[in-house]
Amino acid sequence: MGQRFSQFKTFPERLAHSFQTSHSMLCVGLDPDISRMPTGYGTSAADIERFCVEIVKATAEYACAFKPQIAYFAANRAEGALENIIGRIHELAPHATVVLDAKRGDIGATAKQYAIEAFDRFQADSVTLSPYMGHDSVEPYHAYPDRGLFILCRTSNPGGNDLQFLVTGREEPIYQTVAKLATNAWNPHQQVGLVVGATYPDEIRAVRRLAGDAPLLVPGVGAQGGDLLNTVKNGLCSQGWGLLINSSRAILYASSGADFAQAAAREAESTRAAIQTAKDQAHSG
Ligand SMILES: O=C(O)c1cc(=O)[nH]c(=O)n1[C@@H]1O[C@H](COP(=O)(O)O)[C@@H](O)[C@H]1O
Repeated sequence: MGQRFSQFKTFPERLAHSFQTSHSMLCVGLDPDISRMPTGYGTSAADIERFCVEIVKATAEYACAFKPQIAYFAANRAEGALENIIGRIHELAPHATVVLDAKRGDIGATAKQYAIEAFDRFQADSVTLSPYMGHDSVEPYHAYPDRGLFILCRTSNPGGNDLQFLVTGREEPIYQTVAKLATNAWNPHQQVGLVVGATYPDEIRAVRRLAGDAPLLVPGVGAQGGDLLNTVKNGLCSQGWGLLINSSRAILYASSGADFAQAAAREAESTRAAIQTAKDQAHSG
């Protein structure tokens, strides 16, 4: 981010710029799986970088955000490629918010290092975090008040039920306690958003009620079969935005042939259009 968004002092301002410039709530996920590289690409860090940059070029005009998932890079000794890719996103899609999907969470001293990793090393605009270790595991990120923190709340996977639905002493499921704590007590700079899966649109409604206009990162459309229409209906903020709707595999692997970038562009364009249609329906109904 650095110079790039220096006119914006807060994360909500930066995100509003991404939404308004792109006219999109689509977040393109960068999850480069080396077993699914397209024709003409090997599995080296250089190949991963080249593949992701082609996807960024092809989809930039349809996306408000890009979300690289760090495990796909670290597993293949490609963190350097990830740094380069984020640098290229800043050049090729200067409007786009970069979400580093790292799902970090640790004691304060270690969290401080994770914050340096996300924001100084990788120059991400925002990062995903686990709430499990509580307020002091989030505090070190407040040293970067203009960056976003997306805290796992109601995740898209079936196992999310194991813990997130347990009823707390406040007589509500844990995910609702997370939504309240994260967007209030853990949020002195209004930089906190929540992760809520498109596979659970009823919970998106509940979270939106509890979280005011906080941005929601919503994975689970596309490959996980989430419900786009109800996600949008239930999740829009009072400004009519507020959702980063992520799709990774459905876009990245729309084709495994030499036309993968064109196929990715078509998939991104149609996902953005489907989001817009859902938004229009939400406003009319
Ligand atoms: O934090 C996330 O991004 C995340 C949270 C969640 O609840 N579910 C979820 O799928 N994700 C991530 O979102 C992406 C979903 O990828 P696709 O299912 O291929 O669109 C992956 O990078 C997941 O790690």
